[in-house]
Parts: sequence; C-alpha cells; structure tokens
Amino acid sequence: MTSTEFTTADHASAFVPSPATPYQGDIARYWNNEARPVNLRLGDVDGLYHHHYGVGAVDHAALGDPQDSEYEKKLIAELHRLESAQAEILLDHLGPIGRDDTLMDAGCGRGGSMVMAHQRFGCTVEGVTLSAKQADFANGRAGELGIEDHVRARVCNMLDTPFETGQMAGSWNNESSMYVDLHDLFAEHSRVLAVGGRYVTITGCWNPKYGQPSKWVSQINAHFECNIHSRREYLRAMADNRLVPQAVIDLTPDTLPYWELRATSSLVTGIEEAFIESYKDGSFQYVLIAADRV
Ligand SMILES: C[S@@+](CC[C@H](N)C(=O)[O-])C[C@H]1O[C@@H](n2cnc3c(N)ncnc32)[C@H](O)[C@@H]1O
Ligand SMILES: CC(C)=CCC/C(C)=C/COP(=O)(O)OP(=O)(O)O
Ligand SMILES: [Mg+2]
Repeated sequence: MTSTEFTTADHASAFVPSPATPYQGDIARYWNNEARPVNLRLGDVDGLYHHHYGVGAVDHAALGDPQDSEYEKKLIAELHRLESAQAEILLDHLGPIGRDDTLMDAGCGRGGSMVMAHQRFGCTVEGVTLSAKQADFANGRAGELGIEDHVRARVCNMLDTPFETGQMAGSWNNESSMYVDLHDLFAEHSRVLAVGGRYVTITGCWNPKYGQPSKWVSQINAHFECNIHSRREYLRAMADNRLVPQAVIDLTPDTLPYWELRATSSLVTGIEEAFIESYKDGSFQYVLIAADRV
C-alpha cells in the first residue's frame, strides 16, 4: 500500500464552494499543500491516514533494538498504532451506534477515523473538510475499500453543513476544533445531532490554570495557523448549545509517550518540543470531551 493521489470521476472537488472567510481559504490551501512524510508514511502502514496524534504506552518489545536495520520501520508502525488507538478511544465514547445510523466527522482530514467508524459500527459516515485534496483522498480510499456507499467526504464548512436537523446519531471533531469559533461549531453540532445523540472531541487546549496561552501554545498556533482554545471555552460553549458533558478525560499523560517516541524518529517536523514542553509545564492539555445533545 502506498499513498496515492486519487482522481475519481465523482470527486469532491468537482464543486468547491467559496471559503466563508479569507482565513478558511488559507486553511484550505494549507491542507491542499500538506504532504508531510510523518502523515503519509504512517498511513501507508495499513491504509488509515490520520492527521491527529497518538495515545497509549509504547510497546518497547515490538520496537526492538534501535541498531536493528528494521528499527525505523517498526518505529513508524508503532507511532501509527498509537494514532489509531487515539481514534479508537474517540469512537469508544460515541456510545451504541447502529448500522442504520449516520455520523458526522467535522474536519475529517484524509478520512482515517471515518473508515474506522464504519468498520466498527457498519454505519454511514459523512465527513467535511475545507480541503478538496483531502476529500478526494478520503473518497478514493473509501472507493478502494468498497465502502464508498457508507463513507463520504465533501468540501464543506463544518459551521454550515448541508445535513438535516437531527440527522446524526453522533458527531465528532478529532483535532479540528482549533480552526473555528466554538460557539458557532457547537451550534451546528447541536443542530445536526438528534436529541440524545452523542458528540465527542479530542483536542489540545490551553489550561486556564496556567493563566494565558504559553509561548509553546503560541508556537503550535503559528505552526498550524490555528487558534487553540482554553478548556474553559469548550465547556462554556457546549453548555450554551445543549451539549451536556458526560466525560472529560485528561489524555495528557497518555499522549506524552507518543511525542517522546516521535521526537526520536527521522520523521520529526520541528513541533515536537513545543508539545512535549507545554504538556510538561501544564500550560497545554490533551483532552477528550464526550457530551450528550439534550
Ligand atoms: C488536523 S486535521 C484533522 C483531520 C482528522 N480529523 C483526523 O483526525 O485525521 C484538521 C482538519 O480540520 C479541517 N477544517 C478546519 N477548519 C474547517 C472548517 N471550517 N470546516 C471544515 N473542515 C475544517 C481541515 O480541513 C482538516 O481536515
Ligand atoms: C492537538 C493540536 C493542537 C492539534 C492541531 C491540529 C493538527 C494540525 C493536528 C495534527 O495534524 P497532522 O497529523 O497533520 O500534524 P503532524 O504533521 O504534526 O503530524
Ligand atoms: Mg500527523
């Protein structure tokens, strides 16, 4: 399996809506141009392409001896395993989802989480991304897997989706909520979710206990052209939009091993220090929030 640029007759970029703001145009361009080896080489391991980070303990036995000629390959497989484990944890918090249900992936990237959700629940998954290239890629993978009737990505603003009110049994943001206003975001999730539906996010947020965004948080914002919110903002914006948290889990200790391992790999991008230092000084947290639409 290798990463391919997909061209399909029915591809998502056939109709690309104008970005709602100049910022969204910049973000669309950013993800259309993104081709970092740390994402493509990890995705090539099993065809699940993620743009999020990993959680869980490193399996040092599986990695073996760093002097071994196969070590780098094993390191890439291990980082990928931890990223897929992160998506499994997100899906665990969606609750019972049936084959006839539909889920929304807000900011779906290349679609790895969507494929995993369909494989787990047998349900339909609708993804939205600002990037035509990502949507084409995700739809190409769904086609290769023969699940294109259940997994679909489209170029669309997650703050203004074409889905019907109450259509979704569940929805999520996997590391994509730092690109939007949280009140606008949760208003749209609240609209598309059925009453009793479940919303889940895994995100990085700055910690109000630190005071203000630290220099490391500012560095992460500049690196990705995003705007990391505080933990307090998430909870306030959910409360204002009929989303009642059922679980708030601090995944910071669980994501540090991923970063420390990644920092030793040949695929480093230069942002590793900012994540490691901000998680360690307490200014930044990696959290999962699961909320019920009431
Ligand atoms: C870091 S990637 C995460 C991708 C995916 N959730 C994953 O876990 O692999 C951020 C994603 O958010 C999307 N995004 C950012 N702002 C958006 C918006 N306003 N509407 C739709 N997608 C958006 C980007 O296009 C990109 O796909
Ligand atoms: C937790 C936070 C603040 C995330 C910011 C959003 C983001 C860019 C996530 C990872 O994308 P990626 O997988 O494309 O990044 P990388 O190339 O660093 O692996
Ligand atoms: Mg990545």
